[in-house]
Amino acid sequence: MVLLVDAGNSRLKWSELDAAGSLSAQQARAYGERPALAAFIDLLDAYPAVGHIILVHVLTQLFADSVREVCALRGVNLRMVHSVPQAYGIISGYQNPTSLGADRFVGLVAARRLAGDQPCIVIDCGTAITVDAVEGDGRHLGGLILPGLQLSAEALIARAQGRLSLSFEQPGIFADGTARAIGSGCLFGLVGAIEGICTRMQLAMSAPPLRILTGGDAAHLRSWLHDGFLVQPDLLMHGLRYIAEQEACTSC
Ligand SMILES: Nc1ncnc2c1ncn2[C@@H]1O[C@H](COP(=O)(O)OP(=O)(O)OP(=O)(O)O)[C@@H](O)[C@H]1O
Ligand SMILES: CC(C)(CO)[C@@H](O)C(=O)NCCC(=O)O
Ligand SMILES: [K+]
Repeated sequence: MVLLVDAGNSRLKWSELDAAGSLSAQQARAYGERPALAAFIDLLDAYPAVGHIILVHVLTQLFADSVREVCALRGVNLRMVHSVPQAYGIISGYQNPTSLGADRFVGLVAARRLAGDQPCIVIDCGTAITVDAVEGDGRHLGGLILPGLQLSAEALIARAQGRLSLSFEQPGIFADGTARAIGSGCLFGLVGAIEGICTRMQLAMSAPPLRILTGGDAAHLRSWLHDGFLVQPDLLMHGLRYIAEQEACTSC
């Protein structure tokens, strides 16, 4: 069995890929106060029979080195996915392609598979929100990075030295208290930002793009966005599956 794993800044996500190429439902675990490596080791403990792991991460070199070490000790074959100038149908739009987040690269790979020849905008609503445009021929035009929903609100509260509070309950444009004013302000701010960025990107694209939302806050943000956004919570798992298939390791 192959495990597909995405280690972000806040959460570990994973799916099982069986020999027939089917994906199990994506699961997620927040790191909380623990290091990301502890969550990864818990995952290995939960799947003692796993032979192969395809991993995309946005964490440190130390995390990557430690993951390599634990996988080697347990006899798990590890494939770490990196951003490259061109692969799996994507041509990076970055001047320095290896500096593009590997999660963004995998999201673009998956979006290309989903959209056929249609251009796409991938909006990954995680700790950060990333918005990336890709043409139907696989040319990544580039993209933007914003602080995510939770992080924007937490950063404000932290800077206010604990005087402020936060609530995402019952968002409203005329909030009647501090906690809802901050939660709703960050929410509607990001909804407007996503719509505005997409509108600007679309003007510079060859055809109307498929707009795909993913990440931990995708469903929440979708409920306030205009129509025309497709939520695909496990988009990266589909990208990792395609990469696994291309490297023919589903049966190993
Ligand atoms: N149960 C949960 N625990 C923690 N965060 C959650 C949960 N459910 C939704 N979220 C939201 O999901 C966000 C994290 O999403 P996601 O897992 O996609 O990010 P990530 O991959 O860790 O981050 P990034 O890719 O930006 O490094 C959090 O900021 C939070 O707002
Ligand atoms: C922006 C994040 C944190 C989103 O997960 C990640 O893709 C990352 O660390 N990227 C590296 C910087 C870049 O993509 O330009
Ligand atoms: K992510």
